[in-house]
Order: sequence, then structure tokens, then C-alpha cells
Amino acid sequence: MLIITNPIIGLIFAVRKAPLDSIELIKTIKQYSETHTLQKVIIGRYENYSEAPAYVELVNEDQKNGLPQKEQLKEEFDTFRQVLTEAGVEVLVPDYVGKFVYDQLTPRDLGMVIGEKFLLCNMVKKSRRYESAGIFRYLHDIPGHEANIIIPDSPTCFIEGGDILVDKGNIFVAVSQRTNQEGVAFLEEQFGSEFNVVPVEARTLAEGENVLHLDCMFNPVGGRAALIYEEGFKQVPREILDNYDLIRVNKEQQRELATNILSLSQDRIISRDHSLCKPINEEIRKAGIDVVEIKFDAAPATGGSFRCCSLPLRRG
Ligand SMILES: NC(=O)NCCC[C@H](N)C(=O)O
Repeated sequence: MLIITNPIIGLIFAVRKAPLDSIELIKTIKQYSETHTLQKVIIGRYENYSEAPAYVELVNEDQKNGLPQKEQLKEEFDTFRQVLTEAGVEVLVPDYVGKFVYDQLTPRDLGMVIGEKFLLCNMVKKSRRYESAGIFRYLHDIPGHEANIIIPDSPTCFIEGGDILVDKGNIFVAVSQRTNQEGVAFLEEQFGSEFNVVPVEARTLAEGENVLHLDCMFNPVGGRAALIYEEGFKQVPREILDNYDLIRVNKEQQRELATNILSLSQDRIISRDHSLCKPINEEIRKAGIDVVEIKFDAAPATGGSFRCCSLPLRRG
């Protein structure tokens, strides 16, 4: 412990130290694991949702069944935000981009903190292509002397945050409805020296499987467990089979996005209060993890649950 007895030196030290600490705490980004304690996160923006019907683009299968009402989104996102804040997490919300970006509920896909760098994603869907403008304010805040915001080289390099998971020294990345081989190659090139990049192929709609992103079929929980919807994979990689105690999710549960939980820490997660998710929540509790259940039906009707509706900037 550092004890400063001279009051003048002590004062100088206190004045110089406080701003440095706050920069360290508030502005830096870090994520080496999906389950380390969540400190800072961007969550979905429900205000202005689908305000201009002319710009609505139905971007996935779920949305064909109808879009949710704003009142329900507000109620559910307010509760989500409150649970995060009470857990000591700093919560940010994207700025409104404009009426041509009709849906800002699922910031997960806009980017991904990998180690101490931010990957800004290229998105497939037209209505999502400019959604990242809503988080630029938070990216400007990231300090660093090197280029730590990584941008794909080509417009055909598609990659979305929902397809990327960083855990146990691996970057799991799915080739899916939204991420292509070029996206995987880009990750290898950028992060291959620091992480083991593990490509995963998701089954396609034509093969009868509707897994939009990797986090709709796989997600680590706690220190050792992971939720998995095996039928969504063409082949489950060794890095998953060998490193995790798998909690299996069935097709009906996957449709309700039972894998798409958000870890607050290794001991605590947020999951849906939904009849099909409850058996999975029970399995997670049996693994010694506290499950906070929240009613969350509106965002899942657009294709995303808690993981999709959040973009962690710092886990420590
Ligand atoms: N990671 C995720 O699975 N995100 C869900 C994205 C839902 C959004 N409406 C989309 O289809 O792009």
C-alpha cells in the first residue's frame, strides 16, 4: 500500500491520479472472455423504432410474423437497463441515426471488442448498413496511440458481431446468413497471431435451420459451461467439444433464442422469462450460476434477445 505523509505531495498525487484512473475505467475497451464481469455496455435503442414505415426492411424470418409495438419495447428495455445498472454496469444507448435505419434494437452486430481492439463490422442488410453511425460517439472516446479500431478492407467482406465470440483464447466465428468466408479470413489476418480463430459453419435456411448468427446456437456461461444448439452446426469444432460442459438446447427452445443470454459475470446471467427458456435457465442454475429472468418478448420477435440487444465495450 502507498502511504503519502507529506500533505502537499499527497494533494498533487490525488489530483493527478484521479483523472488518469477515470480515463482508465471509463474509456478503455477490453474483452477476452464472454463471461468476465461486464463493466460497460451499449444496449439497443427502442426510441424511434420503426417510425417511418416506408423504410422498414424485413431482414429475417422472425420479422415476417409481425413487428412489436413501441410501448412493449420501452417497458422491456427499461427493465433490462435497470437490471444492468443495478449490477453496476455502465449503460450507453446509440444515438438516433435517421428514419432510414428503422431498427436500432440489436447493436451486437455492429461491432465487437476483441482483446483491446474494436472491430467495426460491414453489415449485409441495407437498413442496417449505416446503423453503426449511432455508436460513433462511443468509438471516438476510445484512447490509444495505435489504430485500435479495425475496419474491413473490402465492401464484400461481411461480418457481424453476433457471429463472433471471444473465449478461452479462441475467437469463434460463424459463416452464417450474415458472415462470409471473406469475413473469417479478415479475422484470421487481423487477430490470428493473438487468438486461435475457430471457424464454424452454420446450417442454412435451405437445410431447414434458421440460425441467424452464432449466438443463436452457441454461448458460453460461467467458467466452464456453454449453451449449444447442435443441429445448427454443420460440425461442432473440437475447441467447443473439449473445452465446455455443454447444455443442449432443442429446436423449439432455439427458436425462442434460449442460447442468446447475456453474461453479467461468471456467476450471473440475464435470460428470458419464457416457458421454453425456463428449462434451460434451470440447467444453468444447476451449474451454480444465478439466472436473472426478465420478460423480454418484443425484441426476440425482431430476431434478437439479450446478447443481440447488447454490445459490451468492457469486461474485466
Ligand atoms: N446477434 C443476433 O442474432 N442479432 C439479431 C439481429 C436481429 C436483427 N433484426 C437482424 O436481423 O439483423
